[in-house]
Amino acid sequence: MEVVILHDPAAIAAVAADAIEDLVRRKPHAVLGLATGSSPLGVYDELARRHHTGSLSFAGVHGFALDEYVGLPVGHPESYREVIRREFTDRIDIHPDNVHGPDGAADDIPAACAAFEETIREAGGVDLQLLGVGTDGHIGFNEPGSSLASRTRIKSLIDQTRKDNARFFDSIDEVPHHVVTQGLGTIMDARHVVLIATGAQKARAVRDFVEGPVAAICAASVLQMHPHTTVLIDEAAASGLKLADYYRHTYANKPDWQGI
Ligand SMILES: N[C@@H]1[C@@H](O)[C@H](O)[C@@H](COP(=O)(O)O)O[C@@H]1O
Repeated sequence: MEVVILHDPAAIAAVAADAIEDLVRRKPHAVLGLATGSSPLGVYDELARRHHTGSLSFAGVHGFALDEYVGLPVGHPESYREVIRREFTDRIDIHPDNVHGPDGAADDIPAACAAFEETIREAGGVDLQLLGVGTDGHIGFNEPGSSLASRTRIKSLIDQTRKDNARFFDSIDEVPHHVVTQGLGTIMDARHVVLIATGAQKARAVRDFVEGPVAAICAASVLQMHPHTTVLIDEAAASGLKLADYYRHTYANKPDWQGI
């Protein structure tokens, strides 16, 4: 796991966008794992900017969302399908048929989750998975206690996550209790994981998943077992890390050719 501490969200967005641009130029049919929440928004803005100002094309790219609420009507503005469309895919030239997400409105949720996993496999697997992290250490919607080997499935949200996400709804009562999410095993299959966390409210989760034990109580800690994970954080999110100076030194002295 590589930890990169940067001064501001713009620098984080630029580093993540560089990794995605490099991937898409090398592999025009790359498969991107897309996250919602506020953490990846700067990356989407930067990629949309590079698309409009340069020659960066996503025409051959596939995108897979991490998760979705269960019970929101199709087209609800806060359904993750709509959020991904609005914040990212409508702003670039990716083909709408190439954007996929777990189906939270399916009659048969287990069958829809299995079909979603199959679609990822058919596309060749995720090359680069963008992630945020919840204040309780969840990734996707894998709440504490999620099996470290889990696949896409239905989950119940913890109260804290519903409170954290209530800002996107008129009231907390409108935040669904159930979601479908890629499992931790699904996320671990991605070839490169890039997790973004900023702000003091993420410091405890970052400390726990980067330097704490690998344990289901902090789902993101499973990334310690991933061969290529990059954690992009600002100073506030890094404030609980014991080895912050070591991470700074390592990043400052990386060979130029290495990238993240
Ligand atoms: N399911 C999403 C996660 O994928 C996201 O990482 C988390 C943190 O969101 P934010 O980046 O807004 O802090 O929120 C939601 O729970």
